Amino acid sequence: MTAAKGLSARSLAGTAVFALRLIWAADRRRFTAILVHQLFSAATLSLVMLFTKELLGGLGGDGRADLWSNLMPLLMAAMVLMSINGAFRGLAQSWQRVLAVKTDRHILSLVLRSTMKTDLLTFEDPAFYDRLQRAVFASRVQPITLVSSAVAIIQTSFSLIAVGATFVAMTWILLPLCLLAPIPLIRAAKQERDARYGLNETLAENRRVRDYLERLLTGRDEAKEIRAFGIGKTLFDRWDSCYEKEIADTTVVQRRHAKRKIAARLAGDLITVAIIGGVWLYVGSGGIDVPTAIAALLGLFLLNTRVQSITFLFTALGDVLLYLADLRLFAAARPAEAAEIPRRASSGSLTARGVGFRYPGASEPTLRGVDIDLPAGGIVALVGTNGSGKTTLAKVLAGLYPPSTGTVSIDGEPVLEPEVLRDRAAVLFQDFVKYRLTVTDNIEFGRPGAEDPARRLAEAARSAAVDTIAERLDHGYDTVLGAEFSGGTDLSLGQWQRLALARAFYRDSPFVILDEPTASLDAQAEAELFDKLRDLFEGRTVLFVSHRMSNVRGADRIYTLDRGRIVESGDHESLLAADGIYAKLFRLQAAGYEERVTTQSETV
Ligand SMILES: Nc1ncnc2c1ncn2[C@@H]1O[C@H](COP(=O)(O)OP(=O)(O)OP(=O)(O)O)[C@@H](O)[C@H]1O
Repeated sequence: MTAAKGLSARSLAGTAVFALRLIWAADRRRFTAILVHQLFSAATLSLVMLFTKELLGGLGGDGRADLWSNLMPLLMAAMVLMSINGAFRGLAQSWQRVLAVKTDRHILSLVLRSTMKTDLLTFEDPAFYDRLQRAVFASRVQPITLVSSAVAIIQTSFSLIAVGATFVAMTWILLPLCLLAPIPLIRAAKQERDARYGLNETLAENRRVRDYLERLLTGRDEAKEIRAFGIGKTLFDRWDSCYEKEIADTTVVQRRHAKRKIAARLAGDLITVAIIGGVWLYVGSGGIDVPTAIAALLGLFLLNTRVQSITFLFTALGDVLLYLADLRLFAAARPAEAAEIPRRASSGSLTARGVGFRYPGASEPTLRGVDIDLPAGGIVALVGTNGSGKTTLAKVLAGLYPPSTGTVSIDGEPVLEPEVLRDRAAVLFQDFVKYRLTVTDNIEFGRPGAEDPARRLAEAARSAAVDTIAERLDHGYDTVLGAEFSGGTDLSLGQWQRLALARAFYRDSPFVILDEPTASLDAQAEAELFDKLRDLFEGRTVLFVSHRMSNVRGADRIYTLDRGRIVESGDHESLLAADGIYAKLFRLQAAGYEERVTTQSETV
């Protein structure tokens, strides 16, 4: 769902209120101070008009005493207000800047909080990325414009009211005429706002590709492969053509708009000339006196310059409001904060019955009618060819994806809240995250806020053999693992994998799901881990995914997944005897090893 191009006046108004609330929530004190300052400015404007009228009236009349007695208090009041106004202007600018930063933080935290609450499945939806991108854009670029435009618009509104009230006090008949002049410019600004939003919508995908290419070209991890394959220029050319498209589309929209703006400007000026003519005639017919007419025209001039100066801000604010409408949708679409996780006895068995799963937008389900039993304290292996659905099933069992059909149960009790599964499971992903933070952070992220973190950290590090890695680092567990940060360093892929494993140990949960936990480990480390798996995870229920059949043979039970279905299960011996997919995969790998060993011994 997107904020429609032609956002209705009602929802635009709702978003404007939302915007003001955001600023208000960011910093009430400064916002109020800025409002008071704008009130002063508007009052000063009003007094200048009254002063002009009185001055002219006094000069034209015959009583100088009247001039003094009427003019002086007004002059003094105007001077006092102008002085206060001047003194506060500098302050108001600094308030405005601080307010912009605070609004920035407030809006971005809204986006981040909403994103944090978003379930993993939603991340598979491209429409979500579009929404997220627009919401992030709203939060990144817009707050400063939001604050300055809102302030300018409030200022103009106050001026309008002040000048309007002064008009009414002098001669009400000129008021509608005065309101007519800025209409063409405001209309043109609205058209530009819609055109720009439309343009941003069309270019969203193009920008995402461009951003991705920028990340590739500047990323540290990608730098080696880009150089090794020499694809820098290819990627750069693609990035450049994305920009070419953006420039071409922007030029078309801006050209069209420039013509509209010139026409609107001429129309506005024509109306102003007509108003001057009207006032002239009105004075001629004796409707108003000359001082009132001059003061009114001065007011018209003051108002016009303000309105003209804010039409560009109005366009910008229009943009902001449209993006904020996206932010509003994005923030509103998130589910409420997860409820307290009901505590139950730990450990136990984990079972899946008739579990099916389909990715959003996919034509075929990835999992179909999966039945799987992880007995309490047992070690279960999941095997299958690439793309058979192993990782997907692991994510369903870990409570990261809700099954489309079927149920997952703990100790025979169906789990209705995925948070329960997430809380009970420690998952080591195939593509685990390398946190470019300290060694301690990388391990303690396994369970933030856990009790006795020092003991847990030491045990987890020992179990995953990270202690020997940390000892060799300059700052031990406090070493930052990011060569791009000062004092930082990097680890080998296998060392990173051990660190991710330590994170799983640190979590200390009843269910452990390991997706290819040794893919980057050397043969010795891998053998050690699988030899000790039972001891290391004693009392835990373990599911591990592996392509290395030699690791799998020791599992209590092995399941073979094929195109989303469990096609066989049993222990190593029974599966070999069944002579199915498992037996075929096992013999293929075993033959590969025997052949290599034979060739090597012949060579020797
Ligand atoms: N986000 C996604 N959207 C649509 N389809 C997906 C998505 N992620 C995975 N798939 C599809 O689901 C199927 C199973 O993927 P999965 O990663 O679970 O396989 P796997 O058995 O773990 O494979 P591998 O052994 O290569 O790790 C694949 O056909 C894949 O294309």
